[in-house]
Amino acid sequence: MRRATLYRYQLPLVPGTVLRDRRVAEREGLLVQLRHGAAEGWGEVAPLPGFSAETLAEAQAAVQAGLRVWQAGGGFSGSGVPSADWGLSIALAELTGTLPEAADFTTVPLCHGDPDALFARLAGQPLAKMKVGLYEAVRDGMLVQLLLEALPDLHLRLDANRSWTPEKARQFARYVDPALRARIAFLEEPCRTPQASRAFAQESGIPTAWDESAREAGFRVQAEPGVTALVVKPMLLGSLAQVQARIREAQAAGLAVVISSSVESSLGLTQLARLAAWLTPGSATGLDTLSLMAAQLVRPWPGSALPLRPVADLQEVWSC
Ligand SMILES: O=C(O)CCC(=O)C1=CC=C[C@@H](O)[C@@H]1C(=O)O
Ligand SMILES: [Mg+2]
Repeated sequence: MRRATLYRYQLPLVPGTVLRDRRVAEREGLLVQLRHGAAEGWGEVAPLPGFSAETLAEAQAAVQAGLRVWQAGGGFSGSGVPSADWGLSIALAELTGTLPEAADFTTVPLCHGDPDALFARLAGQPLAKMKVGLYEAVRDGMLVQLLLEALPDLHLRLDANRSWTPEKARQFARYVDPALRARIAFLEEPCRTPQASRAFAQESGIPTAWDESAREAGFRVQAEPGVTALVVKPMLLGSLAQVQARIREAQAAGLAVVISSSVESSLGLTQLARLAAWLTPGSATGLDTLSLMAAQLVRPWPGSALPLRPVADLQEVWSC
């Protein structure tokens, strides 16, 4: 007998959390629980406001339609709603044992805050990710220069979320010594258009990684000068099969693939750590977003001191 249950969650985010120019106070989503005989599988469905095209209500409707088909003995057929397809397909992969248990919990620290706190946090780290583009480009360039100069073992991943005009990007680069730029592993989406980002990468020697561009219609994974990596956020992309296909294409084109968070709960993040160990071994993940939350959900992330909310605390919203 097949059974499916949907739970709704709300997790407070630390005050001041900003996602694409907006302050966000809490993260909302659904957990899917599938049961078939003694087997169980979980998945998370949590469209990310400002990044996902669908609302949570639309995702819930798509998941329920998929679950009704599955419960009646059918297979998984994608709905085209990325968060619904990801959550349902990963729950099925867990149920059937397709998603291996082994996980890679070492992730690249995501850094915010004032420069002094950053120095203390990054001393001894080989690799860290820093947001740029939130303040003046010149300030970002000076901070990157300071960090790379002061911490000679540090490499950086940067992310501008498409904030810069070509001129702003040049202002940033002007403040980073050409000799230090080799320690910038990549800069995600420096400019407002992919064409401008490509041109900036070639002009500055700072490699680009695609994130937002990879979710646009017409995007093709390909080897191109100045582009070194592809960021994959499964919650924004779609089913496990779509995620696997995207990773395979990128690897075949010689791009590094970084499995990255869409600010999932600890349950979703631990599944992404398992996905990374399975499909992108050796590529450091971008999953350091649990510290934005006030609690963990159902499954703990190893080493996190945040309180864990058990299934019993969740609100059941639907079952079949
Ligand atoms: O990729 C990482 O290292 C962490 C996740 C991360 O940076 C992001 C997650 C979700 C939305 C954005 O704020 C941001 C990104 O743009 O990649
Ligand atoms: Mg990004």
